[in-house]
Amino acid sequence: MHKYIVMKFGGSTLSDINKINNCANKIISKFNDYFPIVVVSAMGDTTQNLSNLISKITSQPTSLVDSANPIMSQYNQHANSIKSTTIQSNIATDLILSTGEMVSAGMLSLSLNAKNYKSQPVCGWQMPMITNSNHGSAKIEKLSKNYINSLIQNQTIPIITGFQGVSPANNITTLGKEGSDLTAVALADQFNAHCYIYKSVDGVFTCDPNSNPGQKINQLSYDNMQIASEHGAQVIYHRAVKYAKKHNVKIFIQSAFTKANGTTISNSPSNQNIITKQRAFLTILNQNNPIPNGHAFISYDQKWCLFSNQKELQNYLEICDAKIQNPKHIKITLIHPQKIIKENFIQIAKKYSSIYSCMESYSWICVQSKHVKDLERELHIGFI
Ligand SMILES: Nc1ncnc2c1ncn2[C@@H]1O[C@H](COP(=O)(O)OP(=O)(O)O)[C@@H](O)[C@H]1O
Ligand SMILES: N[C@@H](CC(=O)OP(=O)(O)O)C(=O)O
Repeated sequence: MHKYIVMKFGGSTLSDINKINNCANKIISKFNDYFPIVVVSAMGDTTQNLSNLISKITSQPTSLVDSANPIMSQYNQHANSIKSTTIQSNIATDLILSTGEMVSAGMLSLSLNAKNYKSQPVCGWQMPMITNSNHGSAKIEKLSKNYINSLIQNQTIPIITGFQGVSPANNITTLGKEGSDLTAVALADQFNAHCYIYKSVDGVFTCDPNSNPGQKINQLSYDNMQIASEHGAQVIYHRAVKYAKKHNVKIFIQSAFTKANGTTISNSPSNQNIITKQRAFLTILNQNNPIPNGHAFISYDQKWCLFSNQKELQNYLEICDAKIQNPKHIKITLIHPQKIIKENFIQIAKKYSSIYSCMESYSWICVQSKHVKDLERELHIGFI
């Protein structure tokens, strides 16, 4: 039986006062069984807004870029130029970016105190969580338990700012976009606890549930989750999964708002794949789904076609006399002479989305503009 539970609340679960009170109730609901050690992210879009503010004063990119991600950074022109920013700008940037978590830690503490549960906000530097000086994607070097233990002994629930550490030079560092997950996993490791990550979604799905209907995955291996995170699934920070695997920390991804069981991430093998938006995404074409310029669409059950911009697609739809089958799905019969069989479609989908599953439910993939040329070539050379 574990004595502690680490509970991490993401930005979308803390975006207003009602939601903050809801998180406080969630913490209280665990209190009889475990002592909660809580990690918070910044309220709503706060970190992104801070990042936008920073970019108004400096032409250098801010450190809210996943430069620690080996895959995504290839696609991010900003990631490389970070190296050229001065150390002073990086220190200032991390100080600004880290403030969002302090507000939510304070607010959630106030909410618990108002409900007669003793609670106190704790900053990364207060624990302290010592990191290296790699501002923007700092690596945790040492996490001291003493300060948290002293609060626990006093029956005070610690609400710890995620994402935030302190360098040996005594400057605030940040752990990278979505870095609060890493704070939570590192604390779970230190306190021999399971790590609960609360989100606005019911768990990890076979594809982004806010873009396409997919199935919730009950059980995922660290490896499967890490691949999906590295390829752009936003559910959990890839470095948090790597850390959890190394230290054997069990992660539960659950909704902060429903009682759904969620997804367990552990070392049990799984072969479940997740579609991410790295190179391609599955799409249902409808009026609410704006189509970015230069994307290509292919369909296995019909024919394939490339459009260089949305207007071109719309013109095409008109020519095809697209019929709305139901409000969410426009069925299009393409008149393009080329046809692609399902097996080839799946092969391409696998290649372009890197990770693939539940293809049965979709008939379209959308390929990002920078990969359209490759796709076009392959459609001609490889399959047709
Ligand atoms: N495969 C996936 N499963 C679940 N959510 C996903 C997936 N891919 C992308 N997402 C997106 O990840 C987001 C993560 O949840 P959210 O609660 O918004 O994060 P945060 O922790 O920042 O508050 C959701 O908005 C969801 O649309
Ligand atoms: N607030 C930081 C850290 C973080 O982890 O956020 P979230 O848990 O909301 O993904 C960010 O936006 O990157």
